[in-house]
Amino acid sequence: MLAIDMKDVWKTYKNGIQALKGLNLQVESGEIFSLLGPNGAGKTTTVKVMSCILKYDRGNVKVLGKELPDSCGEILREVGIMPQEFQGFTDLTVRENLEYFSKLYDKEVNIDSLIDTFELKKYENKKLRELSGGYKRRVGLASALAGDPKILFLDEPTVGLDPKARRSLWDIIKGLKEKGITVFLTTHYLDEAEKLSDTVVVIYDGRVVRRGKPGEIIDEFKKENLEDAYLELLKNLEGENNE
Ligand SMILES: Nc1ncnc2c1ncn2[C@@H]1O[C@H](COP(=O)(O)OP(=O)(O)OP(=O)(O)O)[C@@H](O)[C@H]1O
Repeated sequence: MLAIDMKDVWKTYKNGIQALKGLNLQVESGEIFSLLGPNGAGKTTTVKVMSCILKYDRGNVKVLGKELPDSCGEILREVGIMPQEFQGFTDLTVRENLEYFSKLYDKEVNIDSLIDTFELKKYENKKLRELSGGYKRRVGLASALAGDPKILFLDEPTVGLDPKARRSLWDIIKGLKEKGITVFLTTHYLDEAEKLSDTVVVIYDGRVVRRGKPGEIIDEFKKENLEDAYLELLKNLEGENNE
């Protein structure tokens, strides 16, 4: 079953910039999916459209089988979003933040189990502003899960984390997949996309230019890793654009 199905989606901002130009994108339920592309390719716009934050002009978007924007009310209860700059409520404790987010969704979520999963026990009564960046990220991810979502959107989840914190967040993300949650990542870290993703899509100038398993894209460009394959793909596209 498809968790997300976008067909021929177009979006032009008020300033005239065409951010999406007939985007087609399918995400299978229960997979870890990474959306890649250079700055300005349209990744954030895509995520905003599929998470009901932004209206699109043309095309068709279905999330969990329901058409947007008509089903946005319903869909918003089924998705969790961790924005790049998660702040939370800095004067509330970790536990209070999680309680607040779970109440927002009006779902019965076991806060203790979230605190355990994210190894936050030591910090549960500390105010968010007292935490390091890495632990704030953990709270961000835990907050996005406080509504027991079927789909989780993670925008650059590991920016600024030390290598150990990154790895531990990767393990948490893999654990979410095992629980059946569809994880949609945007990242500029190609090693992260390579290690975590079942499917990778590259967008460029508002359109999908590659889709596949990380290994398939690496093989296509006869490279050792996804980053080298991705850079080769971009080089080819930039060459085509300059012709
Ligand atoms: N609110 C906005 N108003 C006008 N133009 C916008 C707006 N948001 C994005 N754009 C433009 O739309 C295009 C796509 O932007 P978007 O933020 O979706 O790209 P991105 O792939 O997420 O980039 P990055 O990797 O830098 O975050 C860019 O040309 C950007 O300047």
